[in-house]
Amino acid sequence: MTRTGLSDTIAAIATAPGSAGVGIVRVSGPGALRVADGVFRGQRRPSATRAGRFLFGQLVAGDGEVLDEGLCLVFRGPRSYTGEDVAELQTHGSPAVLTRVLARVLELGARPARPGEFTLRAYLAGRLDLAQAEAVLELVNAGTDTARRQAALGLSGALGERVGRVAAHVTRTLAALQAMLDYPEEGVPDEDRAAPLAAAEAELEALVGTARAGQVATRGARLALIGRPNAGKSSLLNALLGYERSIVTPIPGTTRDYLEADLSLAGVPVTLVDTAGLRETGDEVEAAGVRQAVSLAASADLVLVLEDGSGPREALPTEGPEEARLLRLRTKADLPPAWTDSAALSVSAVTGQGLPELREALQAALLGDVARGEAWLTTERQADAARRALTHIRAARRLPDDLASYELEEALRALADLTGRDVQEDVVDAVFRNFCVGK
Ligand SMILES: Nc1nc2c(c(=O)[nH]1)N(C=O)[C@@H](CNc1ccc(C(=O)N[C@@H](CCC(=O)O)C(=O)O)cc1)CN2
Ligand SMILES: Nc1nc2c(ncn2[C@@H]2O[C@H](COP(=O)(O)OP(=O)(O)OP(=O)(O)O)[C@@H](O)[C@H]2O)c(=O)[nH]1
Ligand SMILES: [Mg+2]
Repeated sequence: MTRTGLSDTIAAIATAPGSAGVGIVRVSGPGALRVADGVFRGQRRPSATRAGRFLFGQLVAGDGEVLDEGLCLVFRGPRSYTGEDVAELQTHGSPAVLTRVLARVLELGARPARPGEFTLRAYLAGRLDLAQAEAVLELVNAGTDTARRQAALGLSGALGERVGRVAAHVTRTLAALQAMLDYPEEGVPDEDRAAPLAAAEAELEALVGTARAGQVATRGARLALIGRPNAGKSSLLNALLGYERSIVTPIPGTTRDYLEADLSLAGVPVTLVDTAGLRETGDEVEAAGVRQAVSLAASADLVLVLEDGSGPREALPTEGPEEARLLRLRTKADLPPAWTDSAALSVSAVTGQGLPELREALQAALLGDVARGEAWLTTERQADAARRALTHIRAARRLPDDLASYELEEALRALADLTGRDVQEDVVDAVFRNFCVGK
């Protein structure tokens, strides 16, 4: 479906719904400037204007009614976002105006753009690779500065460069292996075979190690707070949020239904989930809440297990999550301690003691120690391709020279998939399905 209709001229409102200072109707394709001629009336016709200029004038309906005054920006392919002729009609940011301007543009022969179709055309014109197109989507959706930074790095091609460095090592090894097959008596010096492959593996391992941080930074993370009744889960949620979101009482079993609240933690969008205290109970409603808590913990990215530090330590009635997803907290650190455990972080929701350390521990657990200034893998598609490449490179390092070539060629193919050159149409479709109309 994506490859069809490329000769069409497409149009959409490119700005967000609602009132704003300015609004844009974007038109792209072979007929874009002719369509603009039909709706825009100024000193010059858009189709008679040099590329890169803007015109001031009026936007007019089919019956001659003036809809608004505005600008028309003229781009001529291939020097445009899509690589095609593009006209941007910039009006006052009124949904009423934009709807009428778009209607007129469609009347003049453009068809409504599908989600992501402008960026798809940029991809098909070779102006962006698939990883860059994914970065465009992430930039549009970035809710935090960390997400924005990673998306901007991706869009700049920094991820492609990182992948290119790995591919260069692999290509160099392949060339050396080929030379060895052609001139077996010469032998392959280590610096042409073992060394580049070791470098490729190390760089790829570092890249694969960014996948979790990349996913967390762009899609956010869910943090479940679990523990026995009265452990202080709701109090800690409120303390982290900075406002009273969840009901706190001295009565065990206060929270029954789970409750979610969003916050930004070190630039990561985080959803905190407060849950019912875990205990055996005859109360049907509470028991349902406990079951819910267990399943919320199972699906969370990270689980904070809270234990009251001021009373006797009791094991949880359920099995906790695996260690990698778990952070242990000793709560009520402002009270005299009844037990200690160096594996648990001491916090007090009342005095705020331990909260800065908790925020740091959360950041470390979510982002790891990946370098902030480098490009990360931000989608599961990218991470999958990188892991496949790594598997092939590791296999190549174990195999004799004559068999290693095959693995290295597979590794190169996986690296090409990562940046998205020559990928299957359904992969491309899957990427662009997530876009909004007008992007
Ligand atoms: N009004 C408006 N703002 C926007 C966009 C847009 O399309 N319209 N963008 C899009 O979403 C982003 C900017 N991205 C763009 C990327 C390339 C070209 C472009 O026309 N490139 C040509 C010409 C370069 C030049 O004149 O120097 C080229 O690269 O050949 C335009 C926008 C963000 N802001
Ligand atoms: N001194 C002190 N008391 C705390 C602290 N955190 C919670 N409490 C008290 O402990 C009691 C229970 O707190 P909650 O936050 O409701 O505990 P919970 O884990 O949400 O309990 P359930 O919803 O019943 O599972 C309340 O009386 C709180 O005021 C703390 O850090 N210090
Ligand atoms: Mg509670």
